[in-house]
Amino acid sequence: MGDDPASVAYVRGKARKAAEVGLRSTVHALPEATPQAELLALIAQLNADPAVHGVLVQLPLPVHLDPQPVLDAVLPAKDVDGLHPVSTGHLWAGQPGLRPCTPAGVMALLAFYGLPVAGQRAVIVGRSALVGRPLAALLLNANATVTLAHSRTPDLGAVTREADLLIVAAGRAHLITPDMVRPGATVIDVGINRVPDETGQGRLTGDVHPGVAGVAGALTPVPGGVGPMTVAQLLMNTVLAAEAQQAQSPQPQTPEVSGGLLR
Ligand SMILES: NC(=O)C1=CN([C@@H]2O[C@H](COP(=O)(O)OP(=O)(O)OC[C@H]3O[C@@H](n4cnc5c(N)ncnc54)[C@H](OP(=O)(O)O)[C@@H]3O)[C@@H](O)[C@H]2O)C=CC1
Ligand SMILES: Nc1nc(=O)c2c([nH]1)NC[C@@H]1CN(c3ccc(C(=O)N[C@@H](CCC(=O)O)C(=O)O)cc3)C=[N+]21
Repeated sequence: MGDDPASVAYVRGKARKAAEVGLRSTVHALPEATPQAELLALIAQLNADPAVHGVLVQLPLPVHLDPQPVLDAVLPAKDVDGLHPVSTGHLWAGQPGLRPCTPAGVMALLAFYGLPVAGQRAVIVGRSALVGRPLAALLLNANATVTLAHSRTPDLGAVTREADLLIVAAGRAHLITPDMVRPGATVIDVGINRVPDETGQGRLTGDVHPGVAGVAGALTPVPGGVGPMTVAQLLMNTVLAAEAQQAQSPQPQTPEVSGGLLR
């Protein structure tokens, strides 16, 4: 529902990639004014459909809808977004389960490039249920020392300069400037912001100022960084959920630490 630019980018990317790998996907585009009961009825119908192995409710929802009961309505076995409280509980307890796609994608990216996590000082800017919080749990499970910063953090730069591993998910274009980054640090830019450009269409840019490339040891681009990893992890979660449903095993066996994609 709605036309949030990051959400639109996600819907486009995953429909394309699902088709590419041979997963069937259906977009249910609901009018802005759809009542909550109607949305819940659709989720119940998808929960009950044996041909559907994964259900993802795009966020943000329009303001008249309360997101928590909607996310809670998704059958935990089909929770490929990893946002159901059952999935959250598994994550924080360090148990196998479906992991939120963006945090899991960040972990897979770090593993792929051989960037260390255990023993590193990780600072996350942003504490949303979608990115910051679950990423804190994954990094903690992987033995990083984790700090969560947010809009009420005084002197953000003093906190981010402590980081060996800096992950930014604030939704503020170019919030992180070169002076806020320790030389050689690994910087992961999760932000997807649409900013005005010459074409009038607007272009996508991250939460990290381009000048940080001159300071960081490694920096992910936007677009072409965490976004595609999120899509890849969603496909991975869908396969894991389908396998678990077909085996009628109670629990998808997600590999930990690597984030899932590499094993
Ligand atoms: N690449 C990808 O795959 C994905 C990208 N995104 C993008 O990542 C960004 C974050 O998304 P999401 O977590 O959903 O966003 P939310 O708006 O839900 O959360 C933003 C977080 O950043 C904090 N924040 C905002 N401004 C500042 C600031 N000036 N200084 C410090 N902290 C700040 C907020 O603090 P507080 O809690 O105090 O309000 C909040 O915790 C967005 O750009 C989004 O589009 C999101 C999901 C996936
Ligand atoms: N329930 C829910 N789960 C989410 O995980 C979720 C969500 N709602 N709402 C929106 C945000 C944002 N998000 C993106 C994922 C991938 C790209 C992506 O693939 N971006 C590409 C393509 C950009 C382009 O279109 O040019 C890139 O960055 O290179 C973008 C954004 C997931 N989110």
